[in-house]
Amino acid sequence: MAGTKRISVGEVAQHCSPSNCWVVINEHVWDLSEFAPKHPGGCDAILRYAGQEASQAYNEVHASDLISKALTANELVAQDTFSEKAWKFYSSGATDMLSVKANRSLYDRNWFRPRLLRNVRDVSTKCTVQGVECSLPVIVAPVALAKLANPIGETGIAKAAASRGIFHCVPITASGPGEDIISDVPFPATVFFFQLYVAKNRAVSESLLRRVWELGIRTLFVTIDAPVAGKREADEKVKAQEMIAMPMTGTRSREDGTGSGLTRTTGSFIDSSLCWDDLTWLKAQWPGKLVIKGIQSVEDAQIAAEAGVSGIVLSNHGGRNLDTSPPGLLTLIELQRHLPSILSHVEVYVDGGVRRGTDILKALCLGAKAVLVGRPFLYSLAYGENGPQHLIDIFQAELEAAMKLVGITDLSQARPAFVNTHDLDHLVVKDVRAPAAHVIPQSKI
Ligand code: HEM
Ligand SMILES: Cc1cc2nc3c(=O)[nH]c(=O)nc-3n(C[C@H](O)[C@H](O)[C@H](O)COP(=O)(O)O)c2cc1C
Repeated sequence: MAGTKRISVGEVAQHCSPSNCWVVINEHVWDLSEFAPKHPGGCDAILRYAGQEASQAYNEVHASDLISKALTANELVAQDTFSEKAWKFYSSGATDMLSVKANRSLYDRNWFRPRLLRNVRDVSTKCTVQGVECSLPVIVAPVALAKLANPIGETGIAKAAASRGIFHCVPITASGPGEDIISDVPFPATVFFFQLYVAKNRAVSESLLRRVWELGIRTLFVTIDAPVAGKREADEKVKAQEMIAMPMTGTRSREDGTGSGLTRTTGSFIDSSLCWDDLTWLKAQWPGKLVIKGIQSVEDAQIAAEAGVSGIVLSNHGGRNLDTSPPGLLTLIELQRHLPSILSHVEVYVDGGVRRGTDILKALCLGAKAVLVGRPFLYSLAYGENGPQHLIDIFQAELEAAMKLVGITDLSQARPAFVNTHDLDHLVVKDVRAPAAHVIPQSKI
């Protein structure tokens, strides 16, 4: 555990409503606001203890470790172990958090259409991402400053991902230099991707890309959905106890008159003038594979595909930038409706709110090649070195079970016909301006 923070009874008592529901179970504080409506034993069984001690009610019907097993990393044990600043930085989203909530809830509105009696005794979750085999279609999303959760930070996640055979996308915003993160990991650098924000000073980005290439990393994710940092109120309101640095961006946190938002104060290096024309420059700097992260419309997906990128990530940045920007899942359904052919031309990944094996399977059935998972990996660090591994194991077990229950034994069998998206179909735009057929646009869209 990354140190335990003590929370007073009085503080717990203030979180006593359905939307803000903390309970104490066996001496740990849990924020069950999101879980209560999904509780198999009914929402009321939990809400009646909101803001209170609930150990007796819980222990009478549940094994003591059920809650940590069921909510490990998917939920909030992190909250009583992380510093308040870390917690607010990780969990916050833009303004009213509507995109954060929608990222989760849209998965819950798709229903499977299982096909049965299909001999599902042996199942494989293996697949390829950018031509390299992995054990699970889950990529660790680039998430900043993992050392705020635990001193093992990004290295802890990297080791777990590599040992379990999944990819880790190391962010430019990591708490240590890329060299430190991957040098301790006894696996080839090809299991890593690197995520770049293009800097105002292009020479700085060029030199960083050379370093990344020398490390042996061959796939670059360029994030395009953050020309400016989102307004994350929870993060802004909490002062950092100490100065926080990002070695690869060269920026540091600071208190200013507006608040102490970590992304805002450390993100000042990002070039907000970046545009599609700059892909030519980017490709000249990076001889490897290029993936664009942050696509939110079929039009931009097509522009990226025509520009010859190797992959796109449908993402609203975990709901952290533009509130009411579309969940990646909705953009995926938009692609299915308006440009399904793109799914066989570039690898399409999806992120935002993926928390269960069933979520992964739904995304794959709808055409995604893999999903990215962000916050759960940060939260899993509350359990130390074993946390990220355990999280991957849970995803593995849940995906295998979901595949068997839906009636497939290999991910290549995942098809749209296994998912009923009817409840979301009306949310997809009806008409899109037909993107140019073959031309790479030369101007900003
Ligand atoms: C505040 C107290 C409680 C907490 C925190 C809690 C938490 C949980 C958790 C974490 C799960 C597992 C969910 C999963 O696997 O996804 C669960 C399942 C369940 N809970 Fe509760 N629970 C509480 C009280 C109760 C009470 C009082 C009842 C019944 C009177 C109840 C009935 C059930 C049932 C039937 C299930 C599904 C079967 C099972 O896994 O045992 N729970 N609960
Ligand atoms: C604390 C935090 C920091 C993040 N930092 C970055 C980053 O530096 N670069 C980036 O491209 N995305 C960043 N993201 C977005 C993630 O890559 C990913 O899109 C998002 O977390 C997926 O949603 P999820 O957290 O619901 O899984 C960050 C997300 C979080 C939660």
